[in-house]
Amino acid sequence: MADTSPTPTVLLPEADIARIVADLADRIAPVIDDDTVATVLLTGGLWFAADLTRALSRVGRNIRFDALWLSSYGDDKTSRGQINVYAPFQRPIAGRRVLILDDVFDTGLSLAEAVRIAKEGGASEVLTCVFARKPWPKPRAPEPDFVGWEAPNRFLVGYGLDHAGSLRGLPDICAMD
Ligand SMILES: O=P(O)(O)OC[C@H]1O[C@H](OP(=O)(O)OP(=O)(O)O)[C@H](O)[C@@H]1O
Ligand SMILES: Nc1nc2[nH]cnc2c(=O)[nH]1
Repeated sequence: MADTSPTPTVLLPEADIARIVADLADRIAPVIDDDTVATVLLTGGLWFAADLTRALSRVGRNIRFDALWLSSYGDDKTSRGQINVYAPFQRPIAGRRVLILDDVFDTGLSLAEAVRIAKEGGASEVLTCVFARKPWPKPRAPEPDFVGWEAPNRFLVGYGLDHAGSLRGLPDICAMD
């Protein structure tokens, strides 16, 4: 079948991504400890979470790790407005600080649902960090505590961000619209 998809245009090369991740680790390390539970939002947050946890280790923070599997876009380019929860935390988080990690913040619904689940699980504090934040006409609640990159209002692929399940492994962040 012929591929009629547009060609990805590089917006943020991998070297810039690496610098941004290292800067995030420097900012986050002082406000967490090694008992903090880094929590990746699967699937897209996987690449960023792998990089950030290793960047934190380089600055002396070796934190716990867990995952929440959420999805609201499926193969679409716009949010369905409802979050499906495919997998919960693996370990109890009661009384622990949780640091939620995701690739992109757009409508804010996915992060809000993750925060709700972490609080419901009894987390003592919930911090949030996204690699990229999309512009939005009005404030979304809650805004992330840490943001790596202010992205343009375009459909992003690469570094975990998919186009109907493909292109997550692109090392750069690209626009595909
Ligand atoms: O702020 P929002 O509008 O909620 O969008 C952000 C979410 O969208 C993507 O997830 P998606 O639902 O596409 O699942 P995926 O992680 O499997 O790509 C992305 O990984 C974020 O989790
Ligand atoms: N792949 C992808 N997923 C998203 N989820 C929310 N915004 C985006 C985006 O720009 N690209």
